[in-house]
Amino acid sequence: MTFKVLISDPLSEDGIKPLREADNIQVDIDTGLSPDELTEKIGEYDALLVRSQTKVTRDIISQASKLKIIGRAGVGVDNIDLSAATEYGVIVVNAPDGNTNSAAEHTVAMLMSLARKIPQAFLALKNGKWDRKTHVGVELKGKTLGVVGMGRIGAEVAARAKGQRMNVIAYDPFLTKERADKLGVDFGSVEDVIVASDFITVHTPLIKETKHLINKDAFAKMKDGVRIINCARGGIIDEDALYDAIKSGKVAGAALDVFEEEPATDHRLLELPEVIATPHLGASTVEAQENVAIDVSHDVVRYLTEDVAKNPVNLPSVPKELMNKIEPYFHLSEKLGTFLTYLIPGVIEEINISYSGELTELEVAPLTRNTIKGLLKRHLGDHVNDVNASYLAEKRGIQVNENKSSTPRGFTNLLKVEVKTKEVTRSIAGTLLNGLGPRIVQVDAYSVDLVPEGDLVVIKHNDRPGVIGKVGSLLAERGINIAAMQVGRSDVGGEAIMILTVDKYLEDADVEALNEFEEIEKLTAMEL
Ligand SMILES: NC(=O)C1=CN([C@@H]2O[C@H](COP(=O)(O)OP(=O)(O)OC[C@H]3O[C@@H](n4cnc5c(N)ncnc54)[C@H](O)[C@@H]3O)[C@@H](O)[C@H]2O)C=CC1
Ligand SMILES: O=C(O)C(=O)COP(=O)(O)O
Repeated sequence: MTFKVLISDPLSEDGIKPLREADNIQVDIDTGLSPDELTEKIGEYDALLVRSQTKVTRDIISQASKLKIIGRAGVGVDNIDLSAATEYGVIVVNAPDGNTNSAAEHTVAMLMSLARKIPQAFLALKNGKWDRKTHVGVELKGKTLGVVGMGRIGAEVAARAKGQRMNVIAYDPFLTKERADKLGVDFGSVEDVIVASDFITVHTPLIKETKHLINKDAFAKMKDGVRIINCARGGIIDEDALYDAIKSGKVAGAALDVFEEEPATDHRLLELPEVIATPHLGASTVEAQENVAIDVSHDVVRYLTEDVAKNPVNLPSVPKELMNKIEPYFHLSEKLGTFLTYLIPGVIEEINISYSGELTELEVAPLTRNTIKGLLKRHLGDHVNDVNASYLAEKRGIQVNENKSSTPRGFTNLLKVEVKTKEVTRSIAGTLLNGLGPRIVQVDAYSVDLVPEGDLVVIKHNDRPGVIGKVGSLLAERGINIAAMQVGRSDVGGEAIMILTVDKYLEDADVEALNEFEEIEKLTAMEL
């Protein structure tokens, strides 16, 4: 099978080597597509690779019937509709580390250019003006830099600012005193940072909480003559409020690499002499572009061929060490879910998944997602996957509970799944037998020993002599071979269960014929 990958923004050719070198991947590069053109084209592709230009909207994702993965060769994913991607089961991966250094260096370049008015002076000189009066700057030494967002880039900028003998004060909801001390910076609330700083630089993602984080009220609290730098995302700073604050003289200057609407060629902020700007160049270095393209290409290859990704954005990442430990349980967890779908009539209201034994020591969320996938896939179709399984369950109002409990005797690990509908509660449990693989060991109250594979027939019947023989003979008459059989009963002569592994899926006529036996209460044919 060949996977088709579309690259719709300019990516480093050296960086996409992992894609070019993969045997089963065809790479198409088509940059500058209009939204309509991309919508029309996307249906053919298994993967889409973008930077910040391509807006991957819900409309585009909804037309992407084959799409499995969107790779963002960079950090910010605000150009991708993550909810839509999750809903449609499309994983989004980014390259969080590859451009940190370049973005930090660009921020420092902007900070220094802003302080010394280098772009303005250069422009004047280009226009033949040797003007040494207008372009008097300020020193950085001894000034305070406020950093809002001390993640990867914020921390790198802070370290470089200290090299310029600046004092640094930072705010980040995850910045602890210990970390601040280690980085040699002061820390406080956003307000503390805003009030204390001569220069303010923002390094947060653009999310609901950070939209217009630096607004009219914030500018009012700042020092007179403050200078602002935004090399993160347009929209973190309210551009209208910034314009007014520059016009009023409150803000002495601003250095902007990003804008609320890009490209921003015709922006009123660009008319102000106090504003210097670059066209979103923070990550535009040879090194950063190669790094991010390599990282994201590797993840696309990995996901398309092995179903694992290192940097997922809309799915918690599973460390390799944990993956190695839980991987053997994947087959079991999905099959337990699928098995139960055959046993329950009606609408699932609650799923209880309990883990015992060795499993209690592991992070089991990936197995829970996989079990839910098994429970939903038979009815909702193949688009159900690990990315959207929990979302789809939640959307259907299904309550999912996960717990860890002590292991029943005889098992070193046990995974039990109980499903409740308005009418019934059914349960099933499975284990991983050392060297023998997955086994279903319990169906409701009955103990069994069953390989969760192939065509099965589950028969609830009354425990009377001859039933097993009658079923066996009827199937033999119809040319259906029984490969394995399990029987269990509550008590002698009471309710009993028979599970057959057969070589061929039972047709409706076979099921009807078996149902003629009065001892049979319920018969379910299933395909695992
Ligand atoms: N101009 C450019 O070309 C580039 C821009 N960027 C942008 O830079 C930004 C930061 O990137 P990284 O440092 O790699 O991300 P990161 O995830 O390492 O850091 C972001 C930090 O912001 C913090 N944060 C979240 N909400 C906050 C709030 N309300 N107030 C204060 N802090 C908050 C987070 O806790 C986190 O520590 C992103 O928006 C990214 O898109 C990144 C690379 C290049
Ligand atoms: O990585 C990021 O968040 C960036 O903003 C870089 O954007 P770009 O890939 O250069 O369009």
